[in-house]
Amino acid sequence: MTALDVRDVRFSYGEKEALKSVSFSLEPGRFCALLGPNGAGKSTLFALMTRLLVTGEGRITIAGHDIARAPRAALAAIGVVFQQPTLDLDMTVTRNMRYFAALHGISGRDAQARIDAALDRLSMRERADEKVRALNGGHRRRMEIARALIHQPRLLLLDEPTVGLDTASRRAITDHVHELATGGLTVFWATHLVDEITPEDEVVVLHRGEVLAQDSARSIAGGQSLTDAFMAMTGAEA
Ligand SMILES: Nc1ncnc2c1ncn2[C@@H]1O[C@H](COP(=O)(O)OP(=O)(O)OP(=O)(O)O)[C@@H](O)[C@H]1O
Repeated sequence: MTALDVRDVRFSYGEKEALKSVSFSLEPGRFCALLGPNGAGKSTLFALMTRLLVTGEGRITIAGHDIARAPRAALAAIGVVFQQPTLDLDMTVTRNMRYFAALHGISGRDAQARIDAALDRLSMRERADEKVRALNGGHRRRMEIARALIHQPRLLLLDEPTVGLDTASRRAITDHVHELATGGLTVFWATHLVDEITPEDEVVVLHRGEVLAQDSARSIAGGQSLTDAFMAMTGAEA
């Protein structure tokens, strides 16, 4: 079963056509980058996949569930890290995560076991009792990623999660998230930064609301650097 299938999806903001018949699909257990310059339509696509926006044109299926027909099952299968942080700064890491677990109907020992496991996956366990306000930007982001894993989603969506971070934090998060894409978890990472992508990664190139390519980064690069290939395709600076 595909982790994500997007078929002929269109979306307009009034006169502005943001997505023009977008189609692609992702296999389970893969890391895939959604690569596109500013304004390509990445956030619009994420909003449709999380039902912040709806469209009557096209179909989005997550782990076999059509998001229009079975929204509850589809949304239960995704974990999301939005561009803007959504943490309570005055709560500890654990309390933030417990609150989120409760929203998914997970409590007690089960919640604690899942929180510990998710923090371990992001190397954040030793921060569990600190207030979020005391964490640096990179650790806050790692915590948000850990939080998005508590309910064991099949698809993890991250919308430009390294915006505003320094180089070392960016690298740490990029490495961690690449390691998450194993077994049943597919990672879909929106970015306009080519250096966050490794040659083995799958890449969907989005430009002005259209998918220009879907392949491994190595194949898309085609013997040149991915930056050069991306710039040649989109005219954008990477
Ligand atoms: N609320 C809105 N009203 C009108 N146009 C919008 C709105 N939101 C986005 N757009 C337009 O839709 C297009 C796609 O925007 P979107 O934010 O999805 O792109 P993006 O790839 O996420 O860009 P960025 O990297 O800058 O976030 C752009 O042309 C943008 O100007």
